[in-house]
Amino acid sequence: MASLATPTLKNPSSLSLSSKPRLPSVLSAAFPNTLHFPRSLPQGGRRFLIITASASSSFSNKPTVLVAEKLGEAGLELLKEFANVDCSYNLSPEELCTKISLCDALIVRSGTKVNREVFESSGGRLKVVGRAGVGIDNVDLSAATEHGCLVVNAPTANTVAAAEHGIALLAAMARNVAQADASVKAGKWQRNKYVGVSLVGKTLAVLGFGKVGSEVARRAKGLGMHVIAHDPYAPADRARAIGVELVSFDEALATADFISLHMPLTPATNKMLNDETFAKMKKGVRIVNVARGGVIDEEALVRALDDGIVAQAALDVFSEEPPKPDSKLVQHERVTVTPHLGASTMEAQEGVAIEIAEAVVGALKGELAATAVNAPMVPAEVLTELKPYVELAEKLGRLAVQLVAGGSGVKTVKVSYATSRAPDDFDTRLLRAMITKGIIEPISSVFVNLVNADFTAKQRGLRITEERVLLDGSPESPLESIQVQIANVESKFASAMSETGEIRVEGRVKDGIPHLTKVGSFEVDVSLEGSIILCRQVDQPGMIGTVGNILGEENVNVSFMSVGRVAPRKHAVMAIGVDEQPSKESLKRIGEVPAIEEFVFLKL
Ligand SMILES: NC(=O)C1=CN([C@@H]2O[C@H](COP(=O)(O)OP(=O)(O)OC[C@H]3O[C@@H](n4cnc5c(N)ncnc54)[C@H](O)[C@@H]3O)[C@@H](O)[C@H]2O)C=CC1
Ligand SMILES: O=C(O)C(=O)COP(=O)(O)O
Repeated sequence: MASLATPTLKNPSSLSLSSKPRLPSVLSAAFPNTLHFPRSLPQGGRRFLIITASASSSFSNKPTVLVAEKLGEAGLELLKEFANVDCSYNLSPEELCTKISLCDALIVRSGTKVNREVFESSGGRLKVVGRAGVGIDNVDLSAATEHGCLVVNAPTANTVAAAEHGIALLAAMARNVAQADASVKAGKWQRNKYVGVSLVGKTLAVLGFGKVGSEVARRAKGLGMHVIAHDPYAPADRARAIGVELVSFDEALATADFISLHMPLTPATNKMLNDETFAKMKKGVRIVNVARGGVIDEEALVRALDDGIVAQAALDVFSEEPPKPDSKLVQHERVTVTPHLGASTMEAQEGVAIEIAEAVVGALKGELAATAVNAPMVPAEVLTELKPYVELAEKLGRLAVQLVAGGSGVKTVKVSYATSRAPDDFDTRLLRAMITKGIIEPISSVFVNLVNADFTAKQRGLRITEERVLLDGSPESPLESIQVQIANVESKFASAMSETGEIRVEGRVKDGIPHLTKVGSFEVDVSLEGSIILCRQVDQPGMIGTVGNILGEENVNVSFMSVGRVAPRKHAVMAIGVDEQPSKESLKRIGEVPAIEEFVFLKL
């Protein structure tokens, strides 16, 4: 259902917001607290920013970014324009955990383990982890998601550097460059010992045909190699365009003279090369690994080298970094090693630093980074278009849950989107997250954002089903209306129940402002700003004036009133928008008006 299709913004002026102060970015709603601190601290809550005396007094209201590994200057400059930047390299895990509670963002490379403990130690302050590079296997994504922390990476800036290093290792291995260099420096001259093998005409199997893999393939073809690739997810047309044949894993293993690894480390790729797979390889194969050490069973590789299955290996990465100095693999004569240098060129490091700094600053501003790893990537144009609907979605969730009578658990929520957009032109993930936020936050101390919405809903046993009601007409705006229904509960405002027994609220966006348009089976029309009083009354003249007077007496400003009735002089629901919260006394007086049968005060 979810798609990332990018609808065009047909009428930007219709998206103008009301004059009421609002969060500066639509995603501030998705990422509460970003640049809006300090918020009040709920008891036992772990979600709010706590600025210590030192952080707040010396650094004003800027967020703090901890840069835990060396980052290029250009990136640091970008960060400093926006945040307090603490460059603390070589922190122990304990030091990292101590510092993290004072940081809004953390930037790392591959050398820092950002594990669950780090997120737990952050006390809810950490909003974004930026991985200045590609592989995010050193970041516990589940823990990040559970803590509502966005993880972004820098996926493109080091591609060429990694590919070039792969090619450098390939050539150096084939010609024994490292071993011969050490030998000459040791005073020897062993021309016969270091006779190499040629690359031209040999078959190279690229395993993992993504960004780095395809750049390696392109370069290897330039060296006159026959290149094949295995990647279960790679598009065939990309391979064809480079002149590479996509083959099965077993075929790649069986036919390759050289194998170059370029897949990410995941549970599925962990120890992909092991005793069993080495046994399927051509005897005398040569292996390059610029991906991650963990994709190879390193003990099995030592056995394969000793058995002559693998003639040589060139490794930039290791399952443990740095590897033990006495590691058999590192010390093996036919193994060439480098200390995880794939991304380490001046150019790549500057590029990565800028890429990650922009992503982290964007995320701290409440924008969604295009390189989000644990959240849907919503294109900027879609965000702009959805902005008022995002607000509508959250407020409908907030209203619906406040209508539930105390004690009844909210477990089943049904959301209907009325739209004339085709299913693949309408992405509901952001709206679903905001409805979830609206429902969960008023009844718990958990904070919900786009990152953790689905997780939090699942954890609380909240089942949200979505349906799309397809309308005729031109898809000028993305949505006509959103309806939120909560099933299997009782309501403290009986009129909010639909004919089918659910609490039902419906809203739409009018002139860029979210409006409540239906409660139960009553049509109303009140803008979703400030707070709302809903009253069911016997429809008769003078009701608006009576209630308006009570509110006016204590200077509560009424922003909107609307009456929805089933039939003249029968029951009606009056929706009153108020800017201030009325006192208990005024609410009591409203309840005592004889024609009012029930009423409820709802905070937005
Ligand atoms: N040594 C270094 O300094 C560097 C290492 N890397 C490593 O290289 C990896 C690849 O980087 P990119 O090409 O930028 O990522 P990418 O995401 O563009 O490509 C990874 C490819 O691996 C494929 N893949 C996933 N599972 C696979 C499997 N079981 N078998 C075969 N292919 C599989 C994916 O479909 C994807 O096409 C990174 O995850 C990172 O670990 C990246 C940059 C520098
Ligand atoms: O980008 C990657 O995946 C890398 O492996 C580069 O790691 P590094 O940033 O050099 O520690």
